[in-house]
Amino acid sequence: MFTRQLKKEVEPIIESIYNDPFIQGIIHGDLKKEAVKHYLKADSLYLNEFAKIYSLLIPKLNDREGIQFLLGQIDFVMNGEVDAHYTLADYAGVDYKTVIEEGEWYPSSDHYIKHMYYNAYRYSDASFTICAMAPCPYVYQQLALKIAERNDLEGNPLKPWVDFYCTNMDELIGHLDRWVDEFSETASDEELNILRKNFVESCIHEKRFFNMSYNIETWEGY
Ligand SMILES: Cc1ncc(CN)c(N)n1
Repeated sequence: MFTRQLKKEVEPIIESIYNDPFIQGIIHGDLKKEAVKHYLKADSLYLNEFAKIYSLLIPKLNDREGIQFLLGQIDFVMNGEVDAHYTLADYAGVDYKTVIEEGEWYPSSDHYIKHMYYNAYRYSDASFTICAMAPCPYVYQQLALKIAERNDLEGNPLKPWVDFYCTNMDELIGHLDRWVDEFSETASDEELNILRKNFVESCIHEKRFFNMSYNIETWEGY
């Protein structure tokens, strides 16, 4: 399976994100609150765009079931994933709605968002965009499962964040994989390479997004 190969290839990237200070802060329950606030400001906007990019995929699909699925995912991104954000806002001791008002597309999130949009407008087949989007649920699920394996989260205020991404991603990832694997069966080598590059690059964007949050990256801080 093509997506299985992709996932194998990005294992070292996920391992390195796991060792970065943002995820280590989650594991130890001592992530600095400024980093959490910066993450929330960036991520609330990232998720809005993610939902809009799903909507760009709808005209690329022909099956009713796929369209229904995307509509459900738009709802999940807009109304479900916010639970994970509330966990972080509570931890940081801030009011979620107030903190996100100051959000911006900081340099690393800006780059990531535009990577997804580029693929949505450049290619008619949804698989190219899906490969750029799939690391969003996949990387978080893998990180959360790896954190949960440690079995040392009792009493950690960020445990609900980890639980959220352990449990809510399977169906989505299965759907995205099926679309890409089906397309990959008839794709040219050149197309396969673009799919692969999109997936790998988005995993790197995930790493940069966490580091952007941890380092409070802004456009002023060039
Ligand atoms: C940047 C980013 N990547 C992934 C996720 C998890 N859906 C997220 N909330 N934000």
